[in-house]
Amino acid sequence: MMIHTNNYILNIKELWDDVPEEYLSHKERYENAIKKAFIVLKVLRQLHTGNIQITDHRTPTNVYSIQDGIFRNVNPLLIHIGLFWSTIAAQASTEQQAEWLQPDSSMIGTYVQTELGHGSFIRGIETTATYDSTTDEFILHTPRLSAYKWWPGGLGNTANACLVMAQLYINGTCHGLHIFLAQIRDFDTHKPLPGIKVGEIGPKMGFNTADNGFLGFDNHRIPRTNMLMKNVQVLRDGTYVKPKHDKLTYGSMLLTRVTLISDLAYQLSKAATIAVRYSAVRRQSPIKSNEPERQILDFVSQQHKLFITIASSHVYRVVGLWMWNSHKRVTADIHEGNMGQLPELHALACCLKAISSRDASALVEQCRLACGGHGYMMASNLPQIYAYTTAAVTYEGEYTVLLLQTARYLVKFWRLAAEHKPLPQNFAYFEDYIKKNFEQWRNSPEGIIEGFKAIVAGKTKAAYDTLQCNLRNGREFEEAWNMASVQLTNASEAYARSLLCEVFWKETVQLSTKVSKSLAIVLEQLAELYLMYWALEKHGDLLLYSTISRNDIEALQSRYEELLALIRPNAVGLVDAFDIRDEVLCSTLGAYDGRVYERMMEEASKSPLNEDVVNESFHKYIRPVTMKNKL
Ligand SMILES: CCCCCCCCCCCCCCCCCCCCCCCCCC(=O)SCCNC(=O)CCNC(=O)[C@H](O)C(C)(C)COP(=O)(O)OP(=O)(O)OC[C@H]1O[C@@H](n2cnc3c(N)ncnc32)[C@H](O)[C@@H]1OP(=O)(O)O
Ligand SMILES: Cc1cc2nc3c(=O)[nH]c(=O)nc-3n(C[C@H](O)[C@H](O)[C@H](O)COP(=O)(O)OP(=O)(O)OC[C@H]3O[C@@H](n4cnc5c(N)ncnc54)[C@H](O)[C@@H]3O)c2cc1C
Repeated sequence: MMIHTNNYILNIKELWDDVPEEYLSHKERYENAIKKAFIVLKVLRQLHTGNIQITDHRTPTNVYSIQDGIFRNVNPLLIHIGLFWSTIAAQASTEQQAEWLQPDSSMIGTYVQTELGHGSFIRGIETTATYDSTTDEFILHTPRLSAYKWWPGGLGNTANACLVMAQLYINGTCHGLHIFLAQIRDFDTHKPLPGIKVGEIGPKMGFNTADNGFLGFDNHRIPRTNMLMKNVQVLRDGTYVKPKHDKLTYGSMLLTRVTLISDLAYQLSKAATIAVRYSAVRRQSPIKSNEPERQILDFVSQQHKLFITIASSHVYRVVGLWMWNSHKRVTADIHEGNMGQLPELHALACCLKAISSRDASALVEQCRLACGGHGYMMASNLPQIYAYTTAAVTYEGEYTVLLLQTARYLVKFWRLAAEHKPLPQNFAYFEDYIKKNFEQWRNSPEGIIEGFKAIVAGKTKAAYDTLQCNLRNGREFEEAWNMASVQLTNASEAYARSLLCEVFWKETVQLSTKVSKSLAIVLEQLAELYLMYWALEKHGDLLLYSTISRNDIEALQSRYEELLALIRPNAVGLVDAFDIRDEVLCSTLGAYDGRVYERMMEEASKSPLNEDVVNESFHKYIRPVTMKNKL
């Protein structure tokens, strides 16, 4: 069957709510979401098997973005589709993949790593998988309360199988963390298997339809062949065959960190669409007293809040794709046995995931604030986008923890520079900084990129010097590192910003040669705006570490304000170009037709509190008090 993705999915009536989700109970929300999840899964399976084919130019990404509107919250199968299958595809042997990756598989899975007691420090995970050579099985066990798995999406009620991260023991020797496939519920009755304690963890700030769960194992046995064995093996006699790199087991986290950058770009484009369209409709006070009230988008301070959100969405889209291509390249190398590029990819993914999630949540919140009181309404959809986005600062590697991973990488190169050893080309600027080969400041995108590199060098140097000073004062390395950790994270943050600026500018300049002249001008304005915005935000750092002067900063400020004025006429066009349908945007403030007040009133009329003219609570609680007072 040939389908048009949008029309096909939008016409499935059961996918769209009559009652807004906010009015449902926790349980009803889940049940509503799971009903929809399986309708969507069926469509995805049909796409996969070729039973249906997309006739429009879009890809599965389109299905992904449409589902954002269908669920408003989160698809309970997000981890099943996004992490469970991809981990099997990346970490299971060819034979295991042939057995498990069947399109009609009964398995609904999740990725089970975090425990009550440990999330960031995964070496501290306490769940054990002990090999029993007499039966050729692993015994999965939860030794204590802190070892209970806690958080995995879809684990609470939906999943009947999972990939478990556990400490592998063979003949009393611990070989560290490995991934195991375990069935946890009966495929037919869905009852937990003997030795499995599983449930849902309760309401959260967002992700409330994701049925995040807990899980404990009581000496639960699985076949030896259920350990994911592409990179590492346990043989029948208990022989342990080591992986080529001991962090290959962490590959799913790396991949998800990379894909998240694009997801966050998409969340930013939704928030920008809502806030910019609303700002074009909303009028509040004249600018000159004798004029009519102006669109709030005409206030330059409003443009300052919003245009950076549009630009950042483009940044993360471009950088997300750039990282995706790097990931593909490095994975191909790893298949050939070459691990050389893995540390760099990990370092980039860590700081870019950290900064993209932090930027995205701050900018979504900025968009909400830019919509005044109406942005606070759930019907604006901005609170839900914020709750979804801010979770990404924590999951898949907490912000600070990831920045500290990148800092290890920076410090290594600084050490080489300090010892005058050869550096890779992309860190040659460390040497320039040490030799005080400072370029004369240029108030241009290229100049700003150089300036940001000087900040990275200056901050890495400061952190490194502190580290060395702590060591000289007799501290052990780990303690010295902890004492320098604020400066180390600052250096990583600066590194991420310099990468974002450089990649975005270079890719935009390249893209500009391939599109119409008028489009190229707008794209370059957006890229320049991004660089100017951050140069002004970080002008203190630029003063400290580059050759910028006060006059240069004033000139940057003027150019920035000029760019706001240049972008203003295209602002609505730019968010329309994100091409997000009303059904996906789910916002009274951001719909394409601009009927903001009408939609707000229509949504308010859905409130159950408007069902009765006089709510029964009046008779029960209010009247007895107010009437008594009157007497
Ligand atoms: C969907 C529909 C689709 C439709 C289809 C269409 C699709 C189309 C899609 C299109 C749109 C896109 C949509 C996408 C949607 C996605 C949405 C997803 C939502 C997700 C929802 C939520 C998911 C949430 C899931 C989770 O949250 S799951 C849990 C995550 N948990 C963490 O992330 C723990 C963090 N902690 C650590 O990662 C470790 O703990 C620790 C800190 C590294 C220390 O690790 P440790 O072992 O202690 O290491 P150290 O000893 O410190 O050594 C450190 C040494 O190792 C090295 N190294 C550490 N790592 C690694 C590594 N990887 N690789 C290489 N090396 C590494 C390091 O360079 C250092 O090297 P050195 O400097 O020594 O040379
Ligand atoms: C919505 C959501 C969905 C999730 N889904 C899943 C899932 O599907 N599967 C799964 O396995 N897990 C999942 N998680 C868990 C998630 O991966 C962890 O919460 C995350 O990795 C952070 O770990 P933590 O909660 O233990 O935080 P902690 O590590 O306890 O962090 C608390 C604080 O301590 C600081 N800190 C910790 N270690 C250090 C350090 N070494 N140096 C400096 N500071 C440090 C952190 O910066 C932070 O400020 C999910 C979490 C959320 C919120």
